[in-house]
Amino acid sequence: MDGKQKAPGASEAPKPSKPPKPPKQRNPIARLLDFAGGHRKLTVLGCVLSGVNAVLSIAMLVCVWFVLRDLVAVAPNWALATHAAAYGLAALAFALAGLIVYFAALMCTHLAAFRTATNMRKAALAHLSRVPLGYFGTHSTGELRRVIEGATGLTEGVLAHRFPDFVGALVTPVAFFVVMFVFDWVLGLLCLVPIVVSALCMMWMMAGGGGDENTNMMTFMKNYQDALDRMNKGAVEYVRGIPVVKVFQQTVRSFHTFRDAIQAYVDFANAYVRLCTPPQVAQLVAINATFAVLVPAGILLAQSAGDFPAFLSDFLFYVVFSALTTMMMTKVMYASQALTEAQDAVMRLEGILGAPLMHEVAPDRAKEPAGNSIEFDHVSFTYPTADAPALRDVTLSVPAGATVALVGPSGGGKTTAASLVPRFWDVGEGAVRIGDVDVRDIPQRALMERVAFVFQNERLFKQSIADNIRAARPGATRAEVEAAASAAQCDDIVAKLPDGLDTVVGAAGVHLSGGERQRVALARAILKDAPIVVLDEATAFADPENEALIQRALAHLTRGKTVLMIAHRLSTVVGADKICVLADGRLVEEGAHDELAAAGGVYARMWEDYRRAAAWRIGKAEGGGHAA
Ligand SMILES: Nc1ncnc2c1ncn2[C@@H]1O[C@H](COP(=O)(O)OP(=O)(O)OP(=O)(O)O)[C@@H](O)[C@H]1O
Repeated sequence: MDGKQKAPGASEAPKPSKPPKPPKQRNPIARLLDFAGGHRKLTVLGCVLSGVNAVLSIAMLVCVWFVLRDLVAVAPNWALATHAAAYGLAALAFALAGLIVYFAALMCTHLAAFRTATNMRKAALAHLSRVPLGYFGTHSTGELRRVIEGATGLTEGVLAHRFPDFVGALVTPVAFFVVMFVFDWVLGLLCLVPIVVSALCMMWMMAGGGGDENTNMMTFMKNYQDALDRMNKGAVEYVRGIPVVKVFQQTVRSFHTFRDAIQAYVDFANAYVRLCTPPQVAQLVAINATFAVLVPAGILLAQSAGDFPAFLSDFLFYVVFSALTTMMMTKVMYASQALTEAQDAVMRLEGILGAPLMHEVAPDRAKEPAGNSIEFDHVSFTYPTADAPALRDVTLSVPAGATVALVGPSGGGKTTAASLVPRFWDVGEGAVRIGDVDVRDIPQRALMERVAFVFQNERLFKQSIADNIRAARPGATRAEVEAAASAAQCDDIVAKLPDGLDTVVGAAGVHLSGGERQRVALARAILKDAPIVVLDEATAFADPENEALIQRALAHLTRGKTVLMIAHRLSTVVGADKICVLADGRLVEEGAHDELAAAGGVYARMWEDYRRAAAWRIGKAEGGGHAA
């Protein structure tokens, strides 16, 4: 048992796949567009069209200005303004064309955004379907859902709206300045000053005020999102723990993690405001200072202007339309923020996509188990998030058709050992074999068909009881489902429900107790009729009536099967073919009950404690509270 020899066959067994090497840091937009696939072109087209729309809008404004200039030049003899009508029509045509082009741009970006978000969801779900089942024990479904929904929701917003708006907002000032320089380069240059100052302020903001690597906006956003996540998790824990808080008359302050998470979030939010305020204020002041630059300059230039009415109409054009650039620069600022958020969302999604995959054997290397025995061969295992191994060099065997019980102190490694058989996790060292074949060499589907497992707190779907049972074998007939329910002692549950087996679990007023849920889960396992059963015997907390029913259901489920059972109460293991005692991740004893009870080791002490506890209960019942 203590020998440290290399497990036979372990060298051939493929190692679980390692997380992929972190890819070279790429532009977040490029990473987003990777998910767009063939629809990437639509995003590009949408952005180009948004840019075209910006140019058309400027052309329309220029035409409007031409109309005004013509009218001012001939005032009050309007009839002399011969070009005004043509410019007016041109303005209308540009406006219409702009509308159509913008509509087409949004169509393209929306189509691409929906497709990208769908592909992101698909990629995440496809990846999650291939990670080891144990991954879901350490990553709650709520957390995963939040990351996926958050990332895809943000992506939709960014690609459908912010991205084309960003391009349009960038093209507008550029086109505008071209026009301004063509008409009057001095005024054009003056309009450019606040824009350049504003752009510099924006760069200052993105660099986190100081440009330091640790305070740049991206790092800051990540830390901020982490703080938000911690606070959300703390809130969920708090809500879950409200009954305990109430019973023990505690306050929110007793939830240190939640309180600390809130404090950390507040600190980050304050730091965020402190970090962004100076550059943002400077940026807004600069962008709105166009008039402060233009008006004094206009007064100076007016004095040297030959044709004052012509100068005035030109000047008005610059004053009125430079406000448009201000608006566009503000849009650019908000769009950049959205891009930073999207980048963070993509990084979080990539966190899921980077989770190590469970290795699936290649079809040509797949092997068929020769029988239904289970063997642990020098197995060691450490949880991905833990430092110390949960199992150390464990070697044990369950012959085909035998029942082996895993017992031992809490935290000894029983659940971990059981979860390696259906490959919730893959071993770190050694091998788990079924019918002499490494479980990693058995195709996942074949393994799942061979092993049924029932763990504590089995979840039921919000479906009818019949469908919950049928989940084990979707092709099962109604009669087979009824027989499984009956064998799992579910008759009393079915009888009291309004629609019998067709009652939807979790629907209004339909709640099953823990023991009842476990019996439905057992019916599911009975229907599956797999030759190997791995189960967590969890009747410890059931009431006596439920316990008797569960024991009967278990007897039915395990008849003629190879059984690896985690036993919490020693009364259930007395009849097992073999008892394996796990303590601190090691197999410390194994043998039949009588042997171990007489050996004076860990099991003998546990058995003695168990007998004393049972006797105490009887004594208390009969003797008014005295230990027997
Ligand atoms: N998901 C996990 N991540 C990290 N460590 C874990 C995880 N699950 C269990 N462990 C650790 O692995 C060790 C073995 O735990 P395991 O649940 O297998 O013990 P157990 O014998 O089944 O305990 P119990 O009888 O209380 O259910 C413990 O130290 C536990 O803290």
